[in-house]
Amino acid sequence: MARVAVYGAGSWGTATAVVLADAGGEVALWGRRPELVRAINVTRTNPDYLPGVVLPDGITATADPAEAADGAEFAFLGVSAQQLRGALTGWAPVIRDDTVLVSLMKGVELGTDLLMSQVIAEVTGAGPDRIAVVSGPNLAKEITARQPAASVVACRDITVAERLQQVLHTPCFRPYTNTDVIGCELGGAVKNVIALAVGMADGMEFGDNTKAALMTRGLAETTRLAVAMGADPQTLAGLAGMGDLIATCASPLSRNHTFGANLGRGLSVTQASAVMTQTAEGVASCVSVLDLARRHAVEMPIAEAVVGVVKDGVHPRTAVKGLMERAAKPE
Ligand SMILES: NC(=O)c1ccc[n+]([C@@H]2O[C@H](COP(=O)([O-])OP(=O)(O)OC[C@H]3O[C@@H](n4cnc5c(N)ncnc54)[C@H](O)[C@@H]3O)[C@@H](O)[C@H]2O)c1
Ligand SMILES: O=P(O)(O)OC[C@H](O)CO
Repeated sequence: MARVAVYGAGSWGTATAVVLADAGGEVALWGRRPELVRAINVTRTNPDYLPGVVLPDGITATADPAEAADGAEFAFLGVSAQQLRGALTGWAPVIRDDTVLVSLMKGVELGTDLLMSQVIAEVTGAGPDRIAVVSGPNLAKEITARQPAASVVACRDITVAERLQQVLHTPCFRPYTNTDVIGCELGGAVKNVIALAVGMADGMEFGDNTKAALMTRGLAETTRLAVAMGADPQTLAGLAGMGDLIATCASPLSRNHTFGANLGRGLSVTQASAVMTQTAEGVASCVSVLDLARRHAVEMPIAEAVVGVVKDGVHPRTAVKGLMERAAKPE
């Protein structure tokens, strides 16, 4: 039986703990608020993030990072991307140096433009064989309802990816291995930005043609960036790329899609942020994604339009007009 730690008792940390416990793991779920940790252990639910979902017996919550780390083969990291560096700096001293660190996050760090695997490497000094990523079309509510889903587990060391696949594999959750960590991470981070754009289109009551165009051209620009950063384009055609793009852009459960839809309906960024209780990673990460694009001389017009709306106050309709007026070109 695998002994694993999950750091972050938010929506996705908790849902991942459920998958791990369903797969037979003994799971220590670290939460930063002692009152939520107590509530999880007493009620066997996470009332703040996944109300109504009964947590399997294999999960024990703790507010003590050392208790969570004790004997853990894998440490899953599930906070928001912009909080990872600070949080991991606190946990790193208690995490053993043979524990594999697994990013659950889909974002790019502001200021440094680092992917989460790169932040993990910088903070802990871990090598690529100790850093892995889980990414794919995995909306937490559907996962905890045990609806069939697939995902990607990536590590540069394929034996580590295969072990990770084992500890996450259940009758409802089917992980595929990959060694393209950067491709998987970029697929996850950039689809959040594209989902903001698709959400805006929904909010402005555009139809499926518009959304299909944004998703398809969004995947094209994601792939351009990923390839420029050394990823395999096939990764972006898979679950961590196209798969996650479809789920996030199509689902009303997506926080990024919801945030975009509120902007499209006319809410300001401040108003849209005020109604969110969970993380919509694309709102911060769009800036870092665009930075990466510029650094790698890659054109990402949709990401640029999203940054215009989210950071520079451009009206979503003006952003659409700008995209449509771009010079004609071959596909
Ligand atoms: N929810 C999903 O369906 C889903 C699925 C796949 C991936 N993800 C990714 O997982 C990551 C986490 O998302 P989420 O849905 O769990 O978000 P969330 O908002 O539900 O939870 C975030 C968690 O991080 C904790 N946190 C925030 N700041 C912290 C800090 N400074 N120190 C310690 N803990 C801190 C919060 O207390 C909370 O428990 C994101 O990158 C997201 O893109 C989410
Ligand atoms: O709710 P979102 O927009 O953060 O998306 C959740 C997951 O990343 C979908 O795979």
